[in-house]
Amino acid sequence: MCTNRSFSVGSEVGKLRRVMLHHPGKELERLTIDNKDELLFDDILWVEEAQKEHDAFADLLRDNGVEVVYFSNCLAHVLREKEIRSPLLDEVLALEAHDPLLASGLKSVLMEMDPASLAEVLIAGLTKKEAVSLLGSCRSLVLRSSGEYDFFIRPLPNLYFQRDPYMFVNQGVLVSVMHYPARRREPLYAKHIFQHHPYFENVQILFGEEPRDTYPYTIEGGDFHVFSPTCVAVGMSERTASGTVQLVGRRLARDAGIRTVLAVDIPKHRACMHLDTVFTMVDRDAFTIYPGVQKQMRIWELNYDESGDLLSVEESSDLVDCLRKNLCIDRVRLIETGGGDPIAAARDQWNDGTNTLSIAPGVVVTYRRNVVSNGVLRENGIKVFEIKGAELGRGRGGPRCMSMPLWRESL
Ligand SMILES: NC(=O)NCCC[C@H](N)C(=O)O
Repeated sequence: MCTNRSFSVGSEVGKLRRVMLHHPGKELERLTIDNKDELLFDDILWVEEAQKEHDAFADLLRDNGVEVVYFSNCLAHVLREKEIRSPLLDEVLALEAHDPLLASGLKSVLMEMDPASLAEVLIAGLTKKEAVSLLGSCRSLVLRSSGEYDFFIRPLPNLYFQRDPYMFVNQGVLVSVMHYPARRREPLYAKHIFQHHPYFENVQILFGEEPRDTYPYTIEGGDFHVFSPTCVAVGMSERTASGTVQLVGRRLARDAGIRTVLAVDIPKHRACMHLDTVFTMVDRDAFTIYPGVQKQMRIWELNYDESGDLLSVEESSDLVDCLRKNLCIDRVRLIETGGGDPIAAARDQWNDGTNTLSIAPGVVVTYRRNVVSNGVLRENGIKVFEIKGAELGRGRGGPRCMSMPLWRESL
């Protein structure tokens, strides 16, 4: 645990100093061919290999001066306090729709667990077989009627995609509202961490605490891009509802210094589930973009005053002009994945070739498998660090999806 509590994210490309990751664990061992679709995976992962790939990712970041904070350690820390643990367990168990006998039985045993083991259960889930070994039997109909390997607490295999359940911007954080049930518990843990962990005491929660900040007002971090301390982009995607944009925009303007929100409409299907699967910033003036969706993107510029009032909403006819104006730069370079070959572009996009994590201006981390797109980035002067993602990528997310910046140096 670090002592310096700087949290500040005012760009996509400023030198990365601190990041949140989740080291994938037992939750990945829960994936089967029958549940993988509902759990938003395309395949069954080789878990040990995925863990090695993830360790190599974390090591690369550390070697480049980035401090890595692990989500599960933060969760275990807040679970030490019974006054935090109790309401959190109530919320978790309520989402599983158990009968009161089972819910109270499970809560009693979970209240007694050590914090690290409980954090693991809350992430990896709990089968009936495991539950029975902890609590024995009781007169619960859910317990008696369920199968040995049914989940009493469902696993969260997507937690290693730390980009999505919350978003840091300037000195605040937005807690996401996830589109699919498989991920709805992730922001719940994040909220408890930001509310109660002393490490985050100076971070203001900008979204996620008010009554309306719930489903169906969805927003996921893969759709959220901090272009500057005053300008963000929000993808309107399969996962982020257009109705959430102004709800969030007002708070960002009033409480976090944002003046412009660029709302970017993208096709709504799994291949481009979030804006960052088709478009990421790689340098002060450069973005990588999947050409297959560029023509379908529509972009609106929302301007706010400091009290959160919306001053204007204008559709922009040109992506480059819009970026140039709002980032206050003379030129914008769009670097197309696939190097002009639509087949290579589509293949690389599916394997997260566009999902780059910038660790400094013009320096990115990508998956090694995206040979063509990595080459195009290098031809455009971008320094590319590659990680192996043969297993991690089967969850459909790349280096940006797997990381949440907590602190970037100002540009
Ligand atoms: N920002 C991202 O695009 N995150 C990737 C999330 C992948 C995960 N399996 C999901 O479907 O939510």
